Amino acid sequence: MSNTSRKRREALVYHAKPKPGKIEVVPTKKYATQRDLSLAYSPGVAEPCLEIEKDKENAYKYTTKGNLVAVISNGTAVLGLGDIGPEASKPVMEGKGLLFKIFADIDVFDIEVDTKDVDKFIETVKNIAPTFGGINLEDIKAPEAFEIEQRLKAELDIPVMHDDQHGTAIISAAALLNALELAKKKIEKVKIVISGAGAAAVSCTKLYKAFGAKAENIVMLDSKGVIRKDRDNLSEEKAEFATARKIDTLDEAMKNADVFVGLSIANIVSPDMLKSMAKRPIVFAMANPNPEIDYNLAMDTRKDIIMATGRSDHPNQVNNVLGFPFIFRGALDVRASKINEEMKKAAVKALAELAKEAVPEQVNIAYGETRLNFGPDYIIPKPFDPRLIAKVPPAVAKAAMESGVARQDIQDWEKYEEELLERMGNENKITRLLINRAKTNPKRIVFAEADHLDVLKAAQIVRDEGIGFPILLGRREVIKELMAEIDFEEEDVIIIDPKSDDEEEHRKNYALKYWETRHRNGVTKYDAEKLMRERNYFAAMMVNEGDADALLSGYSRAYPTVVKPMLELIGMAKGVSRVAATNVMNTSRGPIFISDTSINIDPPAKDLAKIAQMTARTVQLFGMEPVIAMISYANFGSSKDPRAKKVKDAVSYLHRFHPELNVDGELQVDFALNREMLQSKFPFSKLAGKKVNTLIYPDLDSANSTYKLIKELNNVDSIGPIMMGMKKPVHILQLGASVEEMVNMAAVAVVDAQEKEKKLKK
Ligand SMILES: NC(=O)C1=CN([C@@H]2O[C@H](COP(=O)(O)OP(=O)(O)OC[C@H]3O[C@@H](n4cnc5c(N)ncnc54)[C@H](OP(=O)(O)O)[C@@H]3O)[C@@H](O)[C@H]2O)C=CC1
Ligand SMILES: CC(=O)C(=O)O
Ligand SMILES: [Mg+2]
Repeated sequence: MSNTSRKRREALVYHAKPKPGKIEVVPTKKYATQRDLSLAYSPGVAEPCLEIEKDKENAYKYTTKGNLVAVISNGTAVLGLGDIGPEASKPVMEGKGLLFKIFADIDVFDIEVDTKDVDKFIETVKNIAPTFGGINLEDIKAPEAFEIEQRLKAELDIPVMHDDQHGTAIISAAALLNALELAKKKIEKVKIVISGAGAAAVSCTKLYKAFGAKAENIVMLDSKGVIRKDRDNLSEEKAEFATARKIDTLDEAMKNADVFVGLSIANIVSPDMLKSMAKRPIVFAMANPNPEIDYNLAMDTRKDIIMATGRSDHPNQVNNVLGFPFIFRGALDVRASKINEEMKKAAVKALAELAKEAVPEQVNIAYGETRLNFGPDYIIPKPFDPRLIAKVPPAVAKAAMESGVARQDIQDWEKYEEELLERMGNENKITRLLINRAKTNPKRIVFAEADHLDVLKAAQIVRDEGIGFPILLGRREVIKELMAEIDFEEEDVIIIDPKSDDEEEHRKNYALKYWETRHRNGVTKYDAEKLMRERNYFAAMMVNEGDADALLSGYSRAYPTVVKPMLELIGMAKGVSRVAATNVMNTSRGPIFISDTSINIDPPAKDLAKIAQMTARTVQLFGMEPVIAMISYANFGSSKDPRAKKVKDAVSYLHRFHPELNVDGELQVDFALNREMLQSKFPFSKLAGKKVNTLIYPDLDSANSTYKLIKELNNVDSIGPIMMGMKKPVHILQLGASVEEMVNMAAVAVVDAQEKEKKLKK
């Protein structure tokens, strides 16, 4: 199967499984009892209805209106795919819904309208507008898009924005201002070619003009060529940008141009055209999914280029995803009646300035970069930059207030910023971070139980995503048969059957090494050779002898049966007195580390302190600062029972020997996780006012049960158990781990191998 068809299949499976589509509706109120239901629905529901009848503004108080945006399309200009119809546009609209949610915690109903008639479309949107706090028009073709947006803006009192026009304009203007600064060119002087004269192109060009670009320096092209003043039947929007120059083609327009902006279709710019541009050319090829010129081709053609595309797989993604979530967030939070020029300009400035600030380590890790820095490859922030939510919405909200379109003021900006950051606790940031870090330096991972379909599926993803190079251990025929079933090609993959004759040499070698370390423990050479037929022993010896970098096992066996040989063969790292395991839970309040989830049954106080220290180092590996609560059933000396005392002693030890650690306790878990409660009852605590992200439990019973409880009840993703303190990167899966969990664990194993390698080099 070719790479392209694999990617196609992957995209289709992603959308189809496990449930069709990408978003769902989740109740936000309790609904367990008859009483709950009588409040949620009849008779209780009548009360808010009557309040809203008295005053429509009360809809913001009693319903989701204030946080609900409609993403509406008629499917006439879907990405660069053209007029593919309303049904076919739905995956894109659901996708926008997903982006609104993950980047700005805004809920979305996607609505696909089956009409190309402007009046009917407007009527539909107006009729459903009471449901929403804002309207995001999407992928509607020009010129209809202009009229639709203008009329809806005039007739509705909630923010209406055609994202392809203004979202794109805002992002590309921010990127353009920064690119011009880097190229040392002035916007008033540069010659600009705009390919496309549709919704996005016209709106972008208008905004560039608002920032100083001169109409006489602009050449715009549509499907018929250069838009000249002497062309017949030009729409009002196109006429604004018609040029007096006597040129007809893109070729001609590109000569000596400083800036090319593509909002048209794929592959219409040639290398020769790029060569004919002025020095230090700026090229934004933003057609989706494929740009006007391929990124690599452009980069190979001109070394002095500043290049951007709309895609996420190259540097400088100029895509409206950086805009619409944050612009609507700011507009909704002050109940703006519209999104006006002032708000758009404020967003441009906030984005452009953010790109010049030092990039947090989390962003570097998330994008697998060593150091992102303002420069030709980084002219605009990355969509996963956690600062966007704290910078752009306040700028937009402030501009709305200052320009008189806000119906609700924000007084305390610091508090607002905090609330914005709190909103973004729940997402897969940490998983992304982990996987990207692994991809920076993939390692050889032994999958010790590769003759299981799910293990192979995980190994396939690990190989395809570039997380690592799988070494598959197990019965060769079974592995091959299963690989064929999932079109898993053998490229970059090694298959080893530890029991086969082919491996006799390896077995003998490993057995000898093993025997040399264990012959005083009653192990004979014969025993050692026999053991090496066992996959976990063989795999562990591979890692020990440097034939593999990391090991993953435990999918099909109980945890202790795998831990034992690993401890025996691989052992603990230098200076470590015990191993432990932590699990990261992707909870709605952000990632939470829980230890020890898998190994130490009832660790004494000093060991508990060691577990806390090791977990702190693991938390740092994920780019976070550990804030650790030592959990008990008691709070700060409220019980004299030895179990509570043990935790207290562990805390004293940590305070004495590791004052640099943000750790305190003993604490009940609710106080640990509830900042207000902790602050009000225990203001003296080292954790007061801080957001705890690490929970160290006093024993295995409580830690293991807690993480599994969270996982099962809240359907929360968990990464782990992450083994801490081993000499080599060995990680043991939970029995029956899912494919996703195995992929994450493979990434953990790779990152662990990278860290251990770094330590060795020091
Ligand atoms: N990166 C980003 O964030 C965004 C990218 N886009 C991309 O921009 C493109 C246009 O979107 P949108 O404005 O919404 O769509 P529209 O349908 O409104 O506009 C498309 C424009 O492209 C023009 N066009 C078609 N073929 C050519 C050609 N060979 N040379 C020059 N122009 C041509 C059309 O010309 P004519 O007027 O003659 O029909 C039309 O003006 C799409 O590829 C879309 O994915 C859009 C929004 C955001
Ligand atoms: C990004 C986007 O909205 C588009 O390509 O249409
Ligand atoms: Mg679009």
